[in-house]
Amino acid sequence: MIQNDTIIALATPSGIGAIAVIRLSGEKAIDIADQFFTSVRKNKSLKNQKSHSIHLGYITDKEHVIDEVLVSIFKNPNSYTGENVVEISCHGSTFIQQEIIQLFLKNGCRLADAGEFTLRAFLNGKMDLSQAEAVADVIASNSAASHQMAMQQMRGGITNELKDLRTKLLDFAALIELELDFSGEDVEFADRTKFKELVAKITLVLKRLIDSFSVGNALKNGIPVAIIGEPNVGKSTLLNTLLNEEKAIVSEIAGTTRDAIEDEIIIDGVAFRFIDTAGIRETTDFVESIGIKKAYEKAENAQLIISLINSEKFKVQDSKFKVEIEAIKNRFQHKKVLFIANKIDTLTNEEIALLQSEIEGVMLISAKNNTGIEALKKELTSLVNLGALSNNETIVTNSRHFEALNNALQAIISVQIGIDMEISTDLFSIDIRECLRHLGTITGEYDVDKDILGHIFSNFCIGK
Ligand SMILES: Nc1nc2c(c(=O)[nH]1)N(C=O)[C@@H](CNc1ccc(C(=O)N[C@@H](CCC(=O)O)C(=O)O)cc1)CN2
Ligand SMILES: Nc1nc2c(ncn2[C@@H]2O[C@H](COP(=O)(O)OP(=O)(O)OP(=O)(O)O)[C@@H](O)[C@H]2O)c(=O)[nH]1
Ligand SMILES: [Mg+2]
Repeated sequence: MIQNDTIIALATPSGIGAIAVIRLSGEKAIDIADQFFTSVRKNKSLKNQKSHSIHLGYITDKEHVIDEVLVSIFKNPNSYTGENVVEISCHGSTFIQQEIIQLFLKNGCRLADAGEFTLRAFLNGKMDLSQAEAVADVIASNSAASHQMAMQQMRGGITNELKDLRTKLLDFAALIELELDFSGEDVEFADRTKFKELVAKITLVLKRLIDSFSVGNALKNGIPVAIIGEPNVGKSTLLNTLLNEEKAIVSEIAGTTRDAIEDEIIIDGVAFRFIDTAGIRETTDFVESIGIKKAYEKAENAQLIISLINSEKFKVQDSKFKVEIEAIKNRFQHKKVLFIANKIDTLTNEEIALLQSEIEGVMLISAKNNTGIEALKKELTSLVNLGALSNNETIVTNSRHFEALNNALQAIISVQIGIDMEISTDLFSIDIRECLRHLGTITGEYDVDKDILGHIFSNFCIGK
């Protein structure tokens, strides 16, 4: 499926660099490049060079030398896109980059769309759709965790996981459909016991992959951690200390933070997104009350909650604290809530001991003095379930894959029900086909209409 137009784009970031790489792909890529390339070796043309070879020379436009460059040649089908590919490494001046690109645009190339090189790699069978999608994730990865998951997927993660099971299911589908041709003769080509085993195995694998999505999605986008508490407990101070940046306004005035403020940091290879919220209290201020409502929403949507307690106000006799802690526990029953006492620098050792005995498992920090912050970070990473990650299991991070897996699971469950109820074969053979079709959408073997492809690749950067 070689496209006949030749596309060009800058592969390196736009701007000045030591070297910039301009990439061409298409049937005529080598021919076009050759017209404007003069080798340092006499009479050397790019056309009859070996694939994966590099050549030093000049890019010239009618006697005018634009730059001294290195040109790499990749020959169809042995290239990233599977087409003829030329990479020009020029000096990284934006002027030179533009001159070279313009020269080729005037001479038979067209500017590549976002993701078009990778789209071509997919269309030419160099990778399946889920691997092509992972290329964008690899480029976007900003933590060890998101990088590991993206690399896993780019190297065929889900596809490999399901390949064997899909082939077996396909074999059964064929046998079962063959039985339909002999209906009335009561033959069974497909061994029912083995078939049941396969269906159970597929169900298990699909469930595991589906379950991995909540972790995968959080690790990819940063695990949301909401910081909540009454006004003035030091929520914004804690955010700033964690980020190591004066991101949020801090003041001794209660009710300083109105809108939620968030940013991401990487702790131990995992991205966490901390969300500072408005202090929670009874208020008649309209804007503040909106902020408080938002604080609850943020906590509701977060994966972890840091509930800050003001040590300054702590009086052991005061049962208010315990009531508040119970209220928060009740409100967020299904969330992991960390109760953390801030401003411990204002307490005596005796008061600290009392605080610890009164509030079970409380962590102690001073956001202002950076005390207890390392322990807090450790606690946060320990709360994230990294089991799948450390076992190098496939983790689903892409919502399109997640949806396809869910659909496949529904179909295989129907197959299971069909077998158990001994319904007629023709009915569950439809469900088998459904399951195969949904799995096929992940790799792009089925249902890859232009709209879906356009949507997927438009999220890429130009030049990829
Ligand atoms: N300069 C450069 N660096 C790059 C890329 C690129 O396209 N150009 N890549 C782009 O993302 C990544 C590397 N991926 C690549 C994958 C396949 C082939 C390739 O030429 N494949 C051939 C030949 C393999 C072989 O040597 O046998 C093939 O698959 O047939 C090149 C790059 C990252 N670094
Ligand atoms: N002594 C002490 N003071 C602190 C500590 N952390 C914060 N503060 C002070 O407490 C006051 C309130 O801090 P903020 O971070 O603005 O509190 P907040 O929870 O964001 O308050 P609102 O935005 O109003 O809800 C400021 O004067 C901070 O300097 C701490 O660990 N020790
Ligand atoms: Mg604040």
